[in-house]
Amino acid sequence: MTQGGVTLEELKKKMADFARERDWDQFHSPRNLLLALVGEVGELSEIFQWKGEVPRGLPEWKDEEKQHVGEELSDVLLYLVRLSDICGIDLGKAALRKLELNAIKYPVILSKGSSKKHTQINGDNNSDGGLLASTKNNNSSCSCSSSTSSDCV
Ligand SMILES: Nc1ccn([C@H]2C[C@H](O)[C@@H](COP(=O)(O)OP(=O)(O)OP(=O)(O)O)O2)c(=O)n1
Repeated sequence: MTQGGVTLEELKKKMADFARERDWDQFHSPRNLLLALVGEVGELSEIFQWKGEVPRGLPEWKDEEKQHVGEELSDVLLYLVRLSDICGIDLGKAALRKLELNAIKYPVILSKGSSKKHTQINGDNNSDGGLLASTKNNNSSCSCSSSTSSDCV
């Protein structure tokens, strides 16, 4: 990847090495990793708990507090990357696809300056005119009308 940057692929490999060296593959099941991920989200939330709204960039926070935020964010990311790997999901690819779906769901012209859920934009349940369902349902062998591929028969 670029100078100073890191790719999801690198993190995936490092997590796989970390687990293999410790003989921890046996513990890194989908369910265990999901629970660990949720636990770390809880630890991250704890830092912000009771502080009320805080400005972007956390300007008034001490260095050690910001470092703590970085550690908990990293735990969340690392477990997410590991969970995706163990589930056989290409996270980068899935996230790029999801961004495309989001853009269809929230067209700029309807969403600019509004935090409304897509089901409330336009006052109907299908602000994209069915485009999202057909994009999600891009399994050519599927002829059902569901918007989730898991419903395909
Ligand atoms: N079975 C495990 C245990 C830990 N880790 C890695 C991934 C996380 O980045 C980090 C989590 O370690 P801890 O469970 O010790 O959690 P914390 O680092 O948050 O420490 P603490 O809970 O003491 O704050 O270590 C892992 O991959 N698999």
